Amino acid sequence: MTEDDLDADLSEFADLFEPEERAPCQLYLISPLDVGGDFADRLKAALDGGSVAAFQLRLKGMDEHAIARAAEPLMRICSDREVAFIVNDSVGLAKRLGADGVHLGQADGDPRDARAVLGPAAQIGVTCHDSRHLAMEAGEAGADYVAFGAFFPTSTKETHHRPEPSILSWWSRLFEIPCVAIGGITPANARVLVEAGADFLAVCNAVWGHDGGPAAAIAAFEDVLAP
Ligand SMILES: Cc1ncc(COP(=O)(O)OP(=O)(O)O)c(N)n1
Ligand SMILES: Cc1nc(C(=O)O)sc1CCOP(=O)(O)O
Ligand SMILES: [Mg+2]
Repeated sequence: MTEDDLDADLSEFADLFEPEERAPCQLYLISPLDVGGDFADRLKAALDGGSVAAFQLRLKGMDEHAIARAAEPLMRICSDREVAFIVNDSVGLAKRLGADGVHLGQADGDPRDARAVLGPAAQIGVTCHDSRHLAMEAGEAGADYVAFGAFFPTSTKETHHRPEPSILSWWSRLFEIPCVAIGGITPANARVLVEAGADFLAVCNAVWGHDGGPAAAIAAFEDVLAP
């Protein structure tokens, strides 16, 4: 069965039900690759600049001890503000840090194994690219959110998938598990994703690379999220 056949079949099924009321779309901040220097102050400014639901520590090419050292002050900043602290890639590191959750790419392990290690309260997210099939598999495996992307061109990461915003509408009409939109999202292009049904917008460069600083970026997103 192709993804289009699956869509048609499940859409008929969805029409039988009233859509669930969903919480308003929220921001999910992704860290830059360098969290040294004044990054802790920039994180505080971002989180104090408006409402942010979650922060993901996304560091690459560092050993786990170095990531753990970098994580500790950032985790405190998040917990003081009741912002969920999510670790990218590594269940072991999420466990070691006592993080609120882990984000798993398709090569980062099975959500069932992550759940066994992190327990029932952990937030486990899964990258699903532009695939309805991967998202349903992630849901069945116990993911707490599914992430679709990259919706727009991005220089933060090399990407190979470009979903349409309609995948968010499809998902949110059929499933209660929240969906995250990621990839090149800015205040200028975010509205279509919010209107399509994204529960979270995951953003990196639009916040950390904003000319006016991270607080101004968060404020600009708030205008889109709560116009
Ligand atoms: C919220 C969110 N969605 C997708 C990703 C991408 O994860 P992954 O495919 O494992 O790629 P890397 O981020 O590890 O390069 C993400 N990190 N967060
Ligand atoms: C980390 C990541 N994952 C993506 C995916 O498509 O799965 S896109 C992406 C980069 C997100 O950063 P920015 O907001 O700067 O584009
Ligand atoms: Mg990964």
